[in-house]
Amino acid sequence: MDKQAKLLSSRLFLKLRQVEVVLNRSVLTWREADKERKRSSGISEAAHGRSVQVCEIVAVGRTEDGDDKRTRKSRKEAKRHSQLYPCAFTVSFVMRTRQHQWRCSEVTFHCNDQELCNQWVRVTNEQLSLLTNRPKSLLVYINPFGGKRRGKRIYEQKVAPVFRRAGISTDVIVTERANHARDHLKTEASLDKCDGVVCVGGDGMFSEILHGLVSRTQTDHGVDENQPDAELVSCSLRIGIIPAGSTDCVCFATVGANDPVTSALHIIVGDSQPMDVCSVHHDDIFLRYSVSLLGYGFYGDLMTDSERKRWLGPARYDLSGVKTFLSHNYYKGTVSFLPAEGNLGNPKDKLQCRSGCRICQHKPSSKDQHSEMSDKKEKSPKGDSGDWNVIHGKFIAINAATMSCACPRSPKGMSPSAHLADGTTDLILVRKCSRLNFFRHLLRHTNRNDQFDHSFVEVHRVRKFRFQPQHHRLDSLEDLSEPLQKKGFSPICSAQTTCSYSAAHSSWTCDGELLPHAAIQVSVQCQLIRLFARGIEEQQEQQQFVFEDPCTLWPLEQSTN
Ligand SMILES: Nc1ncnc2c1ncn2[C@@H]1O[C@H](COP(=O)(O)OP(=O)(O)OP(=O)(O)O)[C@@H](O)[C@H]1O
Repeated sequence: MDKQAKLLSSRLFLKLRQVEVVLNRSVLTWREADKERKRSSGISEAAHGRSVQVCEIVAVGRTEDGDDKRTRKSRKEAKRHSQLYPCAFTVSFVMRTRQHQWRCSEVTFHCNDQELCNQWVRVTNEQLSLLTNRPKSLLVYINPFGGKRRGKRIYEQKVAPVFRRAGISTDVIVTERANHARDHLKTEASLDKCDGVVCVGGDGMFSEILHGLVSRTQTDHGVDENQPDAELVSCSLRIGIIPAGSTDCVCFATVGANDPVTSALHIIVGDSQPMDVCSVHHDDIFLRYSVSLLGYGFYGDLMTDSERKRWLGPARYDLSGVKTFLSHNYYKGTVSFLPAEGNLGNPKDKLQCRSGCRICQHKPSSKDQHSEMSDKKEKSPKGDSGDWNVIHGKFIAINAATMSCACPRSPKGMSPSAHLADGTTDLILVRKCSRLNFFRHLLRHTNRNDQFDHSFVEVHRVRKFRFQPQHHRLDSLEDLSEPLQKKGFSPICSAQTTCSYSAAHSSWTCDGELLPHAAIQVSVQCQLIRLFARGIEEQQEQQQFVFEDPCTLWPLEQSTN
């Protein structure tokens, strides 16, 4: 770290102890002033100093009498002390606790010079005002019915007070119906007055905000979303997610925790995590956007069944999961995909996407991507099929994971090395196999074993793909040689029985919503949106922070506790 000039340096009091407090452009530090006493008492110096990065300071302000929280035991002493040093200011800052969770911590410094106190508040605030990535005004949508119906309470009790402390103004809308937030964002919301949109709810609510914001951006720029090859315009506003649903996968994958206060703090410090979005079309009709999982076959059937059991609450997913697994259906169709050439990673490389991910930073520019597509089109006389890989087969599941899809239940996720912002999606094809083998594959989503290390599973990192189910067509001779057993009106082919006609098809689940068409085209829109997040931080980053003081090197304990 470069040596930086001190902006301020003073001896102040912290809980009756004199501390030397230093502010430079990037760090605020304090340590006990009486170093000699510490050395002789054998107490490590590191235990008596702290540093906070300026970019992780939430707010600073003068402390009025009684604001300083103390224990009853120390109150008397504190009273005497505050008579001696009546002026005080409080710094609120991010403190990392366990498992990627953040808390807002506070430290109050005392002195007997009002002017000095004001100077500290003024200069620190000046540094904060230089952080232009921080939002000042937010548009907040709360789904009062998401998850355990605690969205409103979570926002009011845990999030609004921290926003207030950070001086963020908010315009709060409690939704009155499904798609209220999406429609409001699409047409009515005055977005030029805000610096970001906050979603309080689960993945379904996030999807509403995503659709509203992306559609609004395309409308404002005259882009037709129905054109599968249209280059979509990235959204300028960031989205913050306050997790308050029964599934909060997007929040978990981008922050590492499902915790409202942590998310609020990521919003306050103005984090920015770009994210890829898949656009899904059927012919020239736009269907939906997806940021996490597009699933056909197993997951499509599971979601279809669970929709019928909504009354069961979150338990419906377990029940439908077991039922779908026992049905053991497979589907015939053709998958075509455009591999992500030039991408630095691959789905099996075990390089997980983390904060500051090297692979996501190396994203192809839209110009490069565009010329890559044009090249391929030129090579192929019939449209762009020449460089596409084409696979015909019988699939138990076809999944496209645009992020790892990690969640507390599946800590590594559907595709552990998928990246948030590299312009690709991981296409996972699970071919027809025995029930036991499929069970083994599913089990690997919950443990450390490689879920792609099965002969019936293949995975490709792709920029685009298409799926065409096999409809009402006479099967190949090979299939006709199998016993002919028509399943009446049942829409599903089972692996136990064999159909002569594969009229059957599954449905696609697109981030938890069912699509009305089985034949789809999917195109990854590189870094179309940005979230108020920074990706999952490496654990060791959180443990210790050694920084270079303007004068000397202090191995200080960071704001981790
Ligand atoms: N006021 C409202 N009334 C009814 N539905 C709403 C309302 N506001 C939003 N929704 C819808 O509720 C759905 C579920 O919301 P959300 O994702 O917040 O909670 P969830 O419990 O995680 O969802 P799921 O039940 O899908 O797991 C969303 O698809 C959203 O469109």
